Amino acid sequence: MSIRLGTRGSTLAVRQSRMVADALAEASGQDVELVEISTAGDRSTAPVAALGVGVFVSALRDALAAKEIDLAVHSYKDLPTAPADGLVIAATPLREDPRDALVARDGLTLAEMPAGARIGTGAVRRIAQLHSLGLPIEIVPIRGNVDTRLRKVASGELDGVVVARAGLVRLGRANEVTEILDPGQMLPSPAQGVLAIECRVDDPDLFDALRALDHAPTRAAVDAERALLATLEAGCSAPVAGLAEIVEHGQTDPAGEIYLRGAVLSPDGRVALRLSRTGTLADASTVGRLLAEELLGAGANEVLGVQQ
Ligand SMILES: NCc1[nH]cc(CCC(=O)O)c1CC(=O)O
Repeated sequence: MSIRLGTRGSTLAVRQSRMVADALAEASGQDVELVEISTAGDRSTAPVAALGVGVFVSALRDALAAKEIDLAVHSYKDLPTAPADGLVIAATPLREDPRDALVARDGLTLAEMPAGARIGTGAVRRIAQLHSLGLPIEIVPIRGNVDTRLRKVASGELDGVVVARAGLVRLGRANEVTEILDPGQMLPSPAQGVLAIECRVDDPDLFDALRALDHAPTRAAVDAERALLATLEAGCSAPVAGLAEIVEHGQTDPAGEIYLRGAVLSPDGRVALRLSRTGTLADASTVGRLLAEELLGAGANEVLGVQQ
């Protein structure tokens, strides 16, 4: 019997899932079939902030718990910080480029945008950071699959869109990027560019097979970024950003260094707290928690507008 891999139906999700399916078939010697699961996030056209964290995820997790599928592939940044009962992230493969990118008409960069240029993005984190750059642009809230967003530039409805570069790379469309945004200006979402491969805790054979797809430095980076997010008690719908970079590591070097940057912004981008911290790879989640505590000490809750 073949292994059933659950995926969302978007072009990007199917592309990512097929990559994992091929790698798993290679590692396990078994057949792997894709099973498309439609999620509430795919069916709705409401802003993601209104739908809540995890809308893209719960249908896949329900199917996994019900044993309709054996594993699910998620974009890690779309996962809520709370772990799911009976499920485990068995592997985080090598991270794709974590940075955000601009896809604009006529090869333009953000700095070259004329006054009144319309830049589309859906994430509150990107909206806040775009505002904080103080450019004379109009920020247009959009949503939809990556293909849908890019079409708004091609059609002339927008002058540009800001999206994750990782998605474009996986879709084979990285050549459409007109500017890779520097993390010093546009810090990405925690876990951006990372895939989470999830299976049931009661499926140890599959878990063991999936471990072969895990990339330890990627997992350490995610642990740091997600600990930052969890300690701030912020979901993917808050203007919180985090990026961990691994400095001089070997595949299994526990002495590697981790450099974590974090940012917390007011939704209008007028206030931005940016701090960083280094630590050892083995203490990745501690680095994330400590950076979050520093941000909280500097007033993160007030900046986010959290009620005291
Ligand atoms: N929230 C949507 C989402 N979730 C994952 C990706 C692709 C990049 C990734 O794997 O992190 C995207 C699109 C985007 O942010 O542009």
